Amino acid sequence: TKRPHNFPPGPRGLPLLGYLPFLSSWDPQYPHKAMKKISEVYGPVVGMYFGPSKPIISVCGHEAVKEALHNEDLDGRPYIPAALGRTFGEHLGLMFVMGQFWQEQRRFAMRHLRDLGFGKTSIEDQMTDELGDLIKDIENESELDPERIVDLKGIFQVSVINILWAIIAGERFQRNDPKFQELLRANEMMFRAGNPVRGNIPIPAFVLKHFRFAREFIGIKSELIKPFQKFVQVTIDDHQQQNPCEGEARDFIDVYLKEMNKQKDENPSTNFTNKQLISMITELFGAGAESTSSSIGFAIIHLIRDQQAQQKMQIELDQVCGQFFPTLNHRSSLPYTEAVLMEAQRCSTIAPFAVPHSAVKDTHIQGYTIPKGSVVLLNLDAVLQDSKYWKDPEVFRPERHLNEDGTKVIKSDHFYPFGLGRRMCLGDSLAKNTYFLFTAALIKKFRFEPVENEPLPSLNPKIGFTLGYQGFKAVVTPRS
Ligand code: HEM
Repeated sequence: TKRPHNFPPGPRGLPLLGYLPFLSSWDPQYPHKAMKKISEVYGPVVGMYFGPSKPIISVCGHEAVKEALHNEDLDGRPYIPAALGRTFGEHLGLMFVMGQFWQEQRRFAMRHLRDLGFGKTSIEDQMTDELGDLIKDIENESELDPERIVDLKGIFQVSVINILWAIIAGERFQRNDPKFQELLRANEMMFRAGNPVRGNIPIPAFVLKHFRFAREFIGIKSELIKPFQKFVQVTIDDHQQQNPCEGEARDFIDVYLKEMNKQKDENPSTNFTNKQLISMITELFGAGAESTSSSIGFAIIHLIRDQQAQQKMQIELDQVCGQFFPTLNHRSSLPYTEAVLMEAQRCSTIAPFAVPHSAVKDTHIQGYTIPKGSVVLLNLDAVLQDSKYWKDPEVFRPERHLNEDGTKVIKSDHFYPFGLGRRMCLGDSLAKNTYFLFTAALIKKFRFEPVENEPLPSLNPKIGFTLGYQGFKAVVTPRS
């Protein structure tokens, strides 16, 4: 492929296939690590091709990533067939849409999700209830085993999703409801099958239609979304029957149905449709269930591996909260706890490439030309592990986020696990509150220790569209 003038430097690959077949030679398992190693050779902005005409730009250093996240010409999203497969084959939802449609739907969702509880203390009671149930479950499991060994695989998801579901649909799931367990499993399988790098390979639609291996290679698992969509439709129908347009909206579905009804009369080309509502909800469910529970899981793993940090956190929690569970009001008086949470997010990035961006017109990063239509992979993992800003980046050291006497958290401008700019995570406030309340309460309530004669819980993430933790067991003892 002939590279455009001033295209970023990068490896060349084969005439028709581009560089993709060689990526795994840099790191066989993790594409974000492969891209980082390529950057060490070519610089922070690397240009490659996947296929004959698909420019892929990989951006690694903090300066370059920050510049790109604030460049509105890079606020597009690439065409990813696996993502489209989850939204009826149409450009719907929030994550993979762009332009005016995205702005309108994102603004609406943000405003109302905030009013309904995102980032608000009004949802704290709900969080505490869910947490109470989770703690009971862990206590029961711990009591049942003579050695107090508890399997912590996937255990946080139900509680996390119930908080989000209260805001979206005004309901909660029973922890052991088999239908719900099935939805969670399907959701996890979709996330694990997804791939933010391979997902961009331009495979023609007819090949995808006829060849299952091609679909699987780029992470399409459309069959898993169907039961989800059906379940959401039934929930919407239930809401419709209760006449949501009269009286006060109870939840996001009510708010959206009200808007749909209003626009139906006023605006014949409205974007507020039933399919869009289903797409948004399935996306929020997916984003919410996986990422927040993975963050809690990784934090617990780090604290099992670093018993000293766990004890320090427990001492702080005991001193500040006494015999009570931590609340959002305690947060600013818990600098060490906050530092632990930040450090776990820094060491174990959930969204190592953010969500892939694309160039909506010809533009620049660090002076290089980025042609319109390029896929832009912004390596948040490389920012959070950038040795220019983080000394010994691979070491888990909460103190690095604290001032010298440990009394204040240092807010650094190179810590942004939720991204930056207009495409920044839409659920960050809900995620931060849930992550804090759950992790802090679990550590206050229990001591988590490694299982004797077994390897320590792994920090190697499970690959997928986002990164998840490997299932693990721990000795969990209630603290008096
Ligand atoms: C610890 C948990 C989470 C992390 C680390 C995280 C991180 C991210 C990141 C890095 C992005 C991409 C930003 C970009 O493309 O530049 C993103 C996007 C997004 N996140 Fe999150 N997220 C988390 C939790 C959540 C939750 C709880 C929700 C919703 C309930 C959510 C909904 C979304 C949505 C809808 C987008 C797409 C926004 C857009 O394209 O405009 N996330 N998230």
